[in-house]
Amino acid sequence: MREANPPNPSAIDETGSGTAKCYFQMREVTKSFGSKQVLNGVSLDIFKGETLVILGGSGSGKSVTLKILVGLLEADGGQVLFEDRDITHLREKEYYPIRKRVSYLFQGGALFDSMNIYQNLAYPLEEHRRLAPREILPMVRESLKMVELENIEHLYPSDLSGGMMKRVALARAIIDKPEIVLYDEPTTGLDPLTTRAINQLIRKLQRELSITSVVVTHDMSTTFHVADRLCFLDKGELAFSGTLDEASRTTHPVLRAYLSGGQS
Ligand SMILES: Nc1ncnc2c1ncn2[C@@H]1O[C@H](COP(=O)(O)OP(=O)(O)OP(=O)(O)O)[C@@H](O)[C@H]1O
Repeated sequence: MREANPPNPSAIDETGSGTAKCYFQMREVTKSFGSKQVLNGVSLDIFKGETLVILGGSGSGKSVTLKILVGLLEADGGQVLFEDRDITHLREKEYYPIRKRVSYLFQGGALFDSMNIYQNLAYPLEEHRRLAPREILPMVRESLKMVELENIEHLYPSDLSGGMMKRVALARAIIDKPEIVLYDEPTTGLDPLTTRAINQLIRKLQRELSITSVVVTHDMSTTFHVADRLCFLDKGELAFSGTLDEASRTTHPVLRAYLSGGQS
C-alpha cells in the first residue's frame, strides 16, 4: 500500500543555498544484498530546512537509505539527486564536497575509545580541514556547549553515560557546521528523560543552526517531538509520506500500530 502526500515546500525552504528546494531526492531507488531486496523503488525528497523522520521496522532499510544518500552504499537502480544533481554513481572522491555539507551520526555514536573527548571532536578538523590546535580548541568548546556539555574534553568515552556519549557524538557531527545532519537512531537505548533531552537538542540544532535533519528511528517520542514530516518504510517501499497530522489519518495498518504506540 502506498500513500504519498506531497509536503508544502514553500513552508520549509528557508535556508536556500542555490535554487534547489531539496537537498536530496531519491527516485525509484532499489537496493539488494545477494537475493535479499531491501529497497524496492523508494522515492523520497528531503526539503531544505525540514526535519524528516524515517520510521520503519527492523530491517526495513532505514539505515541503508541514509547510507545511499551519502554514498556509503551505492543504489542498484533508480537515481539519487543532491541539489538537483545526479549523484547516484559518483566516485568516492566526488562525494567529498557533499560529505562536507552532510554529517552522519552513526548508530552507537562511533566515538574512538582510545581518544579523549577533545581528540574525538578534533579528529575531523585535523583530518579534513588541517586546522591548527589553537583554531580547533574554541570549536571543540563551542560544539560541546551547543549540546550542553562543558569541561569534559579530558575525559574518555568509557567515562561517559550513554546519553553523554550521544551528545558528544552529536557535538562531533556538528563541529564542522554541516547543513544537514543524518541521525541513525539517535535515542535507541536511552532512558525516557535522556531521550527527551536528545529530542530537544535535535530541535535546538535545527532552530539555532538552521540544520536540515533526517532522523531514522523507531522511537515514537522522537518522532512526535522532532518531525515536520514523516516517511514510513515497509517491505522495501515508501508506504507513507506526510505530516504527523496526515499520518494520524492513515489507513496503513502497521503505521497505525506505530502511531498508537502498539509497536516500537
Ligand atoms: N552491507 C550489508 N550487507 C548485507 N546486508 C546488509 C548490509 N547492510 C544492510 N543489510 C541488510 O539490509 C537490511 C536492512 O538493513 P538496515 O540496516 O537498513 O535496516 P534498518 O531499517 O535500519 O533496521 P534497524 O531498525 O534494525 O536498524 C537488513 O536485512 C540488513 O541485514
